[in-house]
Amino acid sequence: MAVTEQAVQQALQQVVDPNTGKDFVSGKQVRNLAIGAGAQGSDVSFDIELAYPAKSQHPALRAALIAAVRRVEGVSNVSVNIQTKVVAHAVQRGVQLLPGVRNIVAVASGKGGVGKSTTAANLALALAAEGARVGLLDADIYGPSQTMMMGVSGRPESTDGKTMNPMQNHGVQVMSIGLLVDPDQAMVWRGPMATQALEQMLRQTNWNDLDYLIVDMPPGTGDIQLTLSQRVPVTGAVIVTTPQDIALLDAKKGVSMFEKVGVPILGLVENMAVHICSNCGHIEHIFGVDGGKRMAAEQGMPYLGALPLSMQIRIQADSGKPSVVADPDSEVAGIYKNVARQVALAIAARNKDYSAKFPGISISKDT
Ligand SMILES: Nc1ncnc2c1ncn2[C@@H]1O[C@H](COP(=O)(O)OP(=O)(O)OP(=O)(O)O)[C@@H](O)[C@H]1O
Repeated sequence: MAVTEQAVQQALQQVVDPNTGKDFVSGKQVRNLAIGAGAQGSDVSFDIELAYPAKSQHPALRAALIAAVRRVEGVSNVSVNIQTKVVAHAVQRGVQLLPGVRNIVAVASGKGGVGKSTTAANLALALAAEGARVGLLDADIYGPSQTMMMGVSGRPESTDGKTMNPMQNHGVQVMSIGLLVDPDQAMVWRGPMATQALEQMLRQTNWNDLDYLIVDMPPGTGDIQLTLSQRVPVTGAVIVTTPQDIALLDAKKGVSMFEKVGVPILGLVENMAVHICSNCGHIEHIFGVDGGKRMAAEQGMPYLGALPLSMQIRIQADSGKPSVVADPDSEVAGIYKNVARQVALAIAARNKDYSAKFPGISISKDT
């Protein structure tokens, strides 16, 4: 009996994407389905297009898809090609996307020193490890630390005298205010000067074909942060907090700042949630219990995960190899990867950006 396309589609409909809970046929993710005569029956080949990076899940996914299609009578060989295509999603009204950047994720915190930069670096690296094209912009003028965390130094090159090429390490394109000015000089910038410098850095960097640009925002919710969240085309924001009341209060201010300018919150990361003694393994809730989880629930936003207060996280970040690259199979790296997956899925679920599809309107003066 000849194998029909319909039979294959029906078989594929039984395979549910564990990340989205939907099957690939209803999601219109099956492409280039071909059925040909093989040596012992029909050979089937097709592509699956994911909207988020998931390299580590490809083997299990491929096995499930092949097993499902093999159950169709008459099928012999099955070959599957899994690809990811991240598209641009909608940003604030009236703000234009950046060339070479499909989605910008702002990583923000109300309070300083809560681990925003460490989270931003590990998030960028986790997305890159899953196969995405990723950039990291260090916009933290008060304490640019991405040069150290990502292990980059020197001056960015410019071939045309107008734009700069980002640095690259661990597979991520990096630009930091720390590469351009003496950090002590940046600290004293007043509002308008700081926002101008940050916007220039964002727009004059030759970002090369990025699925995601992670922006490590300056801590706080003042004028600089507000202006940036209005002008930078942001797909969504990730809020980092520690569980103590004061940090949570500031994190709430961060949430309302983004909501005010129409940037969706992708979720909350709770950092330094518990301390695990490196000698005896005793667990202590130094900054309180479940503060972040409660806040996420109260504000109706996703809780992306909790990182422990861990000496390894600090040592690895400070040595230019954040946990996701220093120890990719560790529990901590697993938590960061899980955060990254949820961020990518939340972005994939958002409305696409169609602005590029509309023709430009030009108004000419009739003489
Ligand atoms: N979970 C953690 N466990 C232990 N140390 C951590 C953890 N997260 C961050 N750190 C350390 O805490 C310090 C501050 O972290 P980080 O620079 O990421 O914070 P930040 O919120 O970006 O600060 P800033 O307000 O200066 O931008 C760093 O030395 C970092 O290595």
